[in-house]
Amino acid sequence: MLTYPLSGSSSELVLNVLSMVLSQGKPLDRAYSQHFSGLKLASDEQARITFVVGDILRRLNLYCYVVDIEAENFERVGSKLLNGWHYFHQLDFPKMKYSLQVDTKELDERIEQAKTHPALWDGCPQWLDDLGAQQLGGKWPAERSALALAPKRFIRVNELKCDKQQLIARLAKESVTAIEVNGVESALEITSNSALFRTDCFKDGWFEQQDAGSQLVANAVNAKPGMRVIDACAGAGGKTLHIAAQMQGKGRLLAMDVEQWKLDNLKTRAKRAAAHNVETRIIASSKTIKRLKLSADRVLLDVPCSGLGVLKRNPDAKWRDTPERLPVLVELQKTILQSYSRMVKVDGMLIYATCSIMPQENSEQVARFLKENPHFTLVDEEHIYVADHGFDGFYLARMRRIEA
Ligand SMILES: C[S@@+](CC[C@H](N)C(=O)[O-])C[C@H]1O[C@@H](n2cnc3c(N)ncnc32)[C@H](O)[C@@H]1O
Repeated sequence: MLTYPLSGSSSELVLNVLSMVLSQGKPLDRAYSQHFSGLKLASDEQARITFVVGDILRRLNLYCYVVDIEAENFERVGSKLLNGWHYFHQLDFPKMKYSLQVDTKELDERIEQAKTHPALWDGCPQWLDDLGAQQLGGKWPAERSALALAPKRFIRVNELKCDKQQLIARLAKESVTAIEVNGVESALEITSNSALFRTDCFKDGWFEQQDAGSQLVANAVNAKPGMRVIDACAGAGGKTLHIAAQMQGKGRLLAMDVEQWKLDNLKTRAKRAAAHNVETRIIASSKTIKRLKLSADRVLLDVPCSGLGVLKRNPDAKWRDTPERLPVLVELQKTILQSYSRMVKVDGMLIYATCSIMPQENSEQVARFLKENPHFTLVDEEHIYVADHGFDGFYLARMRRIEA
């Protein structure tokens, strides 16, 4: 949280980043890289800017309601929103060059009105509130509130390079403070505002930035040195690199995806992390999968999903997504599960994971698969709820192939 208002130049940056997201429909990470690259901001100031942008996007409809504007008009009225945000958080107004003023009496009235609408207060669009209530029932309000909070910063220690105590000590020398995380052995929580990617520890591959909930996925894979493991939706390799560390560089780890640029990115990260047993392979057609039939001790399917468990980290998605996307994703997940499960060998494990909290993508998907595929049996499943852990929301299920 901020204890004093943004400077004029930081306010400008916040408005520019938000404008790129809200008026031009660009993803938040792209807006950050465009506006931050080459700026050499002090890490504290960068943290303050990202906090304000993140918080505004997490509760955009609330702040728009309070200052009585439409997000579509952000380009013209963004300064009013930023003034309103400061007032809402009991901060003085920032000193911007050009700025639309707010009527504080009106703001007080609208804040009181907003308090009577819990979904608005939690920054939740109507379609998402309807979906969450329908899918999660009584569990939804707590999840909805938890998704409106700022995410904590977690890293994963790369055990191919160092151990946790060595990492904590080296980070401290670079003015980064980190504490251990209850229940997730490989994770550290960063409690300072430091710019992690500028540290030598990062450049030397001693850690990866990865949410603690996400680290539980590779833990469920529980790969051992010498195994044959396939990460079939590997993307840029967040989970692959974690699995490589579990395998201590021994055995075969095949990272696959349908996007070559992600696999290229993965290769760069694997090199930095000294994850030498990772091989990448593009999925060009169903033949790529067929050739690997009954070949793997472990197959991880970290499938494309709605990402509704990671909205605190990707708050811009709330305002870009539509409910129509979900059934399309559910169908794709079903196809991937059915087809890619063929790669698991007898007695091997299939691990299905999403960064969603919605049963439709999770336990319902797995239940249907098991019904149609009695040669697999459920070992266990885990629901990582945002409100329970403070981590991102994930789901994972472990299934064993009992016959060919
Ligand atoms: C949730 S993301 C994976 C994130 C990644 N495992 C990580 O930890 O960083 C899902 C991935 O599935 C990929 N994907 C989409 N359709 C696919 C398909 N039919 N087969 C395999 N991967 C697919 C996407 O390109 C995306 O990288």
